[in-house]
Amino acid sequence: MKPIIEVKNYTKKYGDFTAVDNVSFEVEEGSVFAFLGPNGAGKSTTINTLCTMMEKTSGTLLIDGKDVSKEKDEVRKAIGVVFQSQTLDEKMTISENLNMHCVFYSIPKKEVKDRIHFVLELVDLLDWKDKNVSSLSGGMKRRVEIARALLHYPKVLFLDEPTTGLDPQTRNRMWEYITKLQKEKNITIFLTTHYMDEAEICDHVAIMDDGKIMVDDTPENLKQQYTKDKATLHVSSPEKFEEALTKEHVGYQREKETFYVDVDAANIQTFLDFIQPFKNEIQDLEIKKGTLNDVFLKITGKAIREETSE
Ligand SMILES: Nc1ncnc2c1ncn2[C@@H]1O[C@H](COP(=O)(O)OP(=O)(O)OP(=O)(O)O)[C@@H](O)[C@H]1O
Repeated sequence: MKPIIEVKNYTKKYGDFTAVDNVSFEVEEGSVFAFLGPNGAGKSTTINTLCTMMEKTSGTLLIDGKDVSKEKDEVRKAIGVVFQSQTLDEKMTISENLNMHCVFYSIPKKEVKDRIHFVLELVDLLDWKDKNVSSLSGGMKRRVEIARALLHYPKVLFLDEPTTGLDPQTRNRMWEYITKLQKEKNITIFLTTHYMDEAEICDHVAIMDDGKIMVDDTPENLKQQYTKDKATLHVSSPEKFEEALTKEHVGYQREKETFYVDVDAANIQTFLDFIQPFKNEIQDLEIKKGTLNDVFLKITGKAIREETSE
């Protein structure tokens, strides 16, 4: 697969302070890439440099083979960007907002109508095109912003926390549009999110901390590498069970008669053999898979900020 974003030895300093420290990563064309990290990790700095809005200190950043420092116009044609803060003109209709963007991007006049039709159809807002932006819900406004970012047919779409502040149902719908763009239009999606359930469904996840990329892999591989499955058991003979755990050097935590036991997902039989002698004393058993949240916690030592929805 061809990388559409290539970052090599990228460093960004603000004066003496190194915000991004010799970072390298690639994003595959047509994939959904989640860029995660705690506050101040260096995500915005990286995105701003990729989107040609900030100069790097050193390194090479290419989008679709174009250098973000030397071929700014070409890179801008290849990318669409949706920022966290809403930038639509509330007093204008959806069509008027999109028209203005076409002028900004010098889209030929004869193509404007068709393009607006095309992008509004993608986000299911065709019937709303003559409505004032002020009359739309938060989720609809976000969809208009996505439509606007697609007007010049970019290959890569940057979405900075596209679902923050939206209720769960609207978040789900937003994801339907995001995956549709990827699957039907082969647009590469580069997004930041604070919702781990969203990162879970991305093709690739990079976690940044203190200006460095700590890990960069598929959610599945990250979970396999950095988390353990946990079994929760209620045992009627806790002392005996604890003794066996200690003897066999099995990792666990205990709260009265409840045990949280580390399970090696690749070797579940070992765990089953271990609990076999206690089968009459185990009152309850549940095995939970490790999550991306556990990975994040393990890598950064911090819980990811969860936004409350509106
Ligand atoms: N203009 C600036 N001048 C000096 N330091 C800056 C500037 N912009 C960002 N920083 C610092 O660089 C580091 C990385 O900031 P950045 O905004 O890229 O992080 P982030 O991962 O996007 O965080 P958040 O999730 O809070 O947006 C932080 O320590 C921040 O304080």
